[in-house]
Amino acid sequence: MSVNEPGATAPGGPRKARIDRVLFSQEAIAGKVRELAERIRQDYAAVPGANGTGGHGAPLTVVGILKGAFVFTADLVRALGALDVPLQVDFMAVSSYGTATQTSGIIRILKDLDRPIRGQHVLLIEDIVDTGLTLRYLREHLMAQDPASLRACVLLDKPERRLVDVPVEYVGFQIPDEFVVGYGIDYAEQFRYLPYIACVRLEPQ
Ligand SMILES: O=P(O)(O)OC[C@H]1O[C@H](OP(=O)(O)OP(=O)(O)O)[C@H](O)[C@@H]1O
Ligand code: HPA
Ligand SMILES: [Mg+2]
Repeated sequence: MSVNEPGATAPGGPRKARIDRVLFSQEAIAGKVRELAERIRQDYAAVPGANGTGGHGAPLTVVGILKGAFVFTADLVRALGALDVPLQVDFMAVSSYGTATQTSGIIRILKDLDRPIRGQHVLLIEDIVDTGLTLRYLREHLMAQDPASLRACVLLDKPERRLVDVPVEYVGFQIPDEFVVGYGIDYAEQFRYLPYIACVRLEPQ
C-alpha cells in the first residue's frame, strides 16, 4: 500500500533531488500531444453538440487539473484548436502528494470549477495516473454535476502502482514504477518547468 500519513509531508522535509534520466524528450511529447488531439477530434466529431457543427448540446469543456497538468493542458488545447475543435477551458486544483513521493490518500480540492458543467461534454486533463485515487475522486466529483459526458485524457499512466480501478479514455505514454518530473510534474514543487519528462533520483535522508 503506497499511501502515506495524512498531509503527505516527507518526514524530515523534502529530500535533495536530481534528474536521473530523460524518459520523454520535448519532441516526443509534442508528437504525442498532436496524436492525442487528432484522436480526440475524431471521437468528438461524432458527438452531437461537441463538434461545433450546431448539433444539440453544449461544446466541449476541457477541465485541466492543477498544478501538474498545467503544461499538458496548455499544449493539448492549442493542438485541438489547431484542428478546429471548439472548446472551453476550466481548471480545478487538487493535491494529495505534498512534498512526498507517495500519496497521502487524502485528495484536497484547492480550487473548484468556475462554471457549471451540467449538460456539457467534459474532457478531464491529467498529467499522470499513478495509484488512481486522484482520478477516481475527480471523476466522481464531476459526474455528480451531471455532465452530458465525461472522458479523461492522461499523459502518463503508471499501471504498476494502481490501487483503484479507474477508466482512462486517452493515455499518452505508459511508464514504469519510477517517480517522474518535468512538463508540469513536480517533486516537492521542483522541476515543473522542465520541457521534458525525466526520472528523479532522491538522495538518502
Ligand atoms: O494517481 P495518484 O496516485 O492519485 O497521483 C496522481 C496525481 O498526483 C499528482 O498531483 P499532486 O497531488 O502531486 O498535486 P500537483 O498536481 O499540484 O502536483 C498528479 O498531478 C496527479 O494529479
Ligand atoms: O511519478 C510522479 N511524479 C510526480 N508526481 C506524481 N504524482 C503521482 N505520481 C507522480
Ligand atoms: Mg495533480
